[in-house]
Amino acid sequence: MALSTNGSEESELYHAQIHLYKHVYNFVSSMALKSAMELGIADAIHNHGKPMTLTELASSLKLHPSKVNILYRFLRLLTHNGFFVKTTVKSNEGEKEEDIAYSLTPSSKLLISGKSTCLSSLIKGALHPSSIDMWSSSEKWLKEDKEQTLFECAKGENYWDFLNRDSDTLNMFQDAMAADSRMFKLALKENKHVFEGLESLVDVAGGTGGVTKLIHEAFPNIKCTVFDQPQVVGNLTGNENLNFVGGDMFKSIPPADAVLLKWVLHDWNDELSLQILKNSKEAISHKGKDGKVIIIDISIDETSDDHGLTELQLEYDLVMLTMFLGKERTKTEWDKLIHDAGFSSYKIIPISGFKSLIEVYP
Ligand SMILES: C[S@@+](CC[C@H](N)C(=O)[O-])C[C@H]1O[C@@H](n2cnc3c(N)ncnc32)[C@H](O)[C@@H]1O
Ligand SMILES: O=C1c2ccc(O)cc2O[C@@H](O)[C@@H]1c1ccc(O)cc1
Repeated sequence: MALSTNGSEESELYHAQIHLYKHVYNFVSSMALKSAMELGIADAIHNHGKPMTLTELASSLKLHPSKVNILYRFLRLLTHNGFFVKTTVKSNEGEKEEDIAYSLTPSSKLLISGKSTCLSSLIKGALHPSSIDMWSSSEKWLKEDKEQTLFECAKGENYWDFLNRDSDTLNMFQDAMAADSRMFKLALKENKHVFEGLESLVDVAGGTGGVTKLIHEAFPNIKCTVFDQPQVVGNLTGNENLNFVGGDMFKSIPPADAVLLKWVLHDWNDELSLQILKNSKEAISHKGKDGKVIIIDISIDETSDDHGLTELQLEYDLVMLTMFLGKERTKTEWDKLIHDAGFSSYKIIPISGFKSLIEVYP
């Protein structure tokens, strides 16, 4: 390579190297976050009630004294990544000496256990070895002529069967979904009009009812049904207006004024999503033009200038592809799917940063 006089070629090369290395080592940031969650760093700082020094934190976490400096190195990366902030505190009352102390940021507050906004179970499930290990089979998967997920290629069974094999794995998944659903509270407050006037609603593939419980709280008069696989809802009990029903959404869906599909259609390819939407249309058919389907999922806007947000949406797309042969859809893909299912119109309302609420009308 010729040497340039202004160094721009070298500069481009070094930038390219940094860009590439950054993507190679992104997993370290994910794993450091997982370690912070497992150690309970956010809980320790939260319970302390004020910024916490490294020594206080190490002692509260019951780390071996030889690991204090290692904790510092984790905190340094996590602080750089926006999970903690460093402040200074007086070492001793009345003395001049100062110590570094750590406090929480809005992102690490999402790791405080017991709070309705705690997302620790999502980190636990999404970064579980079962979701990560499969990636070592990606070359084999891409070169073989078999219509199966990367997960199945790596593990020999599909993800739904894997989930249903033991209750710990199923609970881990359902806990993660319920945690994500609790975050819907704010979006519900801002979009009350979507649910006003409904007499009944069925939350299809609604898991353990995370979203429905919020809707039931805000609209106690709506007759809510959480519809999911019998092994998910079989042991759950509700009340007069909150009901759990087991069944198969590919066969039929209980009738209601509105069908809710949160984080469901992205698990399935277009053919199976079309089947779910057609069954949803049938479930609201008794309401004529007054029924509706409410979809909560990602709608990718490839023209968005929010690079980080689009990156997250495209990452989710690959997770859905590799685990379920599902997909995150662009606005154009939603338009086609909704019209192919026989609906006449729809409205996309962006909610919670990276997801959208799509109101679909017959
Ligand atoms: C990604 S989770 C979404 C759960 C919930 N909607 C939420 O957002 O928290 C997908 C759900 O689909 C359910 N599911 C899968 N196949 C189903 C079927 N054939 N009929 C009904 N539910 C099904 C799973 O049990 C799981 O709870
Ligand atoms: O975040 C996860 C997710 C979200 C929505 C969905 O429909 C499926 C999902 O599966 C994974 O992509 C990921 C997850 C995997 C396992 C687990 O226990 C929790 C989350």
